[in-house]
Amino acid sequence: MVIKLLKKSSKYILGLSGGPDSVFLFNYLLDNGFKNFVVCHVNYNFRKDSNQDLELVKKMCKKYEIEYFIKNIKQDYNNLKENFESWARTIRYDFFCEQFEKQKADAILIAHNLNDHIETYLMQKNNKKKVRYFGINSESYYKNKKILRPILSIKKSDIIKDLDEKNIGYIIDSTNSDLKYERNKLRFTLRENTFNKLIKEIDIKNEKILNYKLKIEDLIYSNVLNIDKFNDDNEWNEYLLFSFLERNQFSYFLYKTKKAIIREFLKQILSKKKLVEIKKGNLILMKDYELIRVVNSEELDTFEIENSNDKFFKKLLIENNIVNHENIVVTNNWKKYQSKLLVNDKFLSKIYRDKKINYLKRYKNILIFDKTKKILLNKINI
Ligand SMILES: Nc1ncnc2c1ncn2[C@@H]1O[C@H](COP(=O)(O)OP(=O)(O)OP(=O)(O)O)[C@@H](O)[C@H]1O
Repeated sequence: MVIKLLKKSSKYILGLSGGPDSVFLFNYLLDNGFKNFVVCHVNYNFRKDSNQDLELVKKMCKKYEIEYFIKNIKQDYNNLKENFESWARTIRYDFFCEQFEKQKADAILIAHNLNDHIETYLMQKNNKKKVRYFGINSESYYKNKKILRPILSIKKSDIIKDLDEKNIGYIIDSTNSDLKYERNKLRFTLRENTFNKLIKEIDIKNEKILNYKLKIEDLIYSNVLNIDKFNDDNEWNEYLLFSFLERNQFSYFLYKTKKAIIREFLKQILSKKKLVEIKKGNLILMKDYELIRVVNSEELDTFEIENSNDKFFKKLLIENNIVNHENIVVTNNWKKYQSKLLVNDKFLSKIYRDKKINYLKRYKNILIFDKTKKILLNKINI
């Protein structure tokens, strides 16, 4: 696995924490003739014993003449607003990226193992959130920099066994046994003899996502999606709608909410209704006959002006040769007036319906009429 992902001609940044996984990877690299790497270590000073980790990292690097860089964090942890784990991750990855630039490296190496992969998958399953990849990917990007995880297929027990057999020292993180973290709770109940079954499950799911991804590239264009792209496969429908929304400013909202919200959207969109408007913040997911689109709620704001001195109002009347300003209403509120207003002796609603005028167009149409006669006085887009 290590050999497959890595190239002898490439330069790497290795995140070495001093824990068994990254110590294993460090030795694995050297044993397999990969010497073109530098080590990065972040000393968070979070635990009382964190200097031990730092000393081990220094000792290992000095022994094998590997260049190392340390980031020493001085932070008052009582005042930390975010969750420590995700804060620490950002600090760590940004530091790796900084060295990546300085060293003109090709990739960052992270020592996630098979247990981490499985744990991540099980957590994703528990959280029921829509994901782009199940488990951990052996190759990913952070701020456009390549991250490789060379020992992702190796079990924790094999790592420990190898280190113990070779008498290689490592540090056990004392916060890892802290059951307050969801991952640590899960880790406690994880059984390695279930891994093969779970790996197969993960692979099938990821393959499915990959197929969907390839299909989706051709389907999603601009900010409109045709309803005929949905089919009987619920999973596909959810994936398609999720991807579409993700590309149309909904990301923030989607990552925050549970998968069920996508199901709820789908139910409405795939219903018989010709018009669906779902408002989230300042965005509206709109089903407009056979098109799905995302619009800014401002675009669908309605207005109604009557007998006004307003410049816009006056201009419109002049443009439409309307001399008498009395009782004149200017509005885009088609929902309110379509079945009251007459256009060439037919109700506007009938014209809209017969011509299947899309709803966005209806919002854009400005209606000018005499309040008493209810006859449309201007030409509209139909
Ligand atoms: N303090 C550190 N200094 C350098 N590298 C580190 C440090 N902590 C973690 N790493 C790197 O990240 C790997 C994963 O660490 P760990 O499992 O603690 O993090 P995680 O929160 O599960 O995942 P992530 O790396 O995405 O944050 C380690 O094996 C090591 O390569």
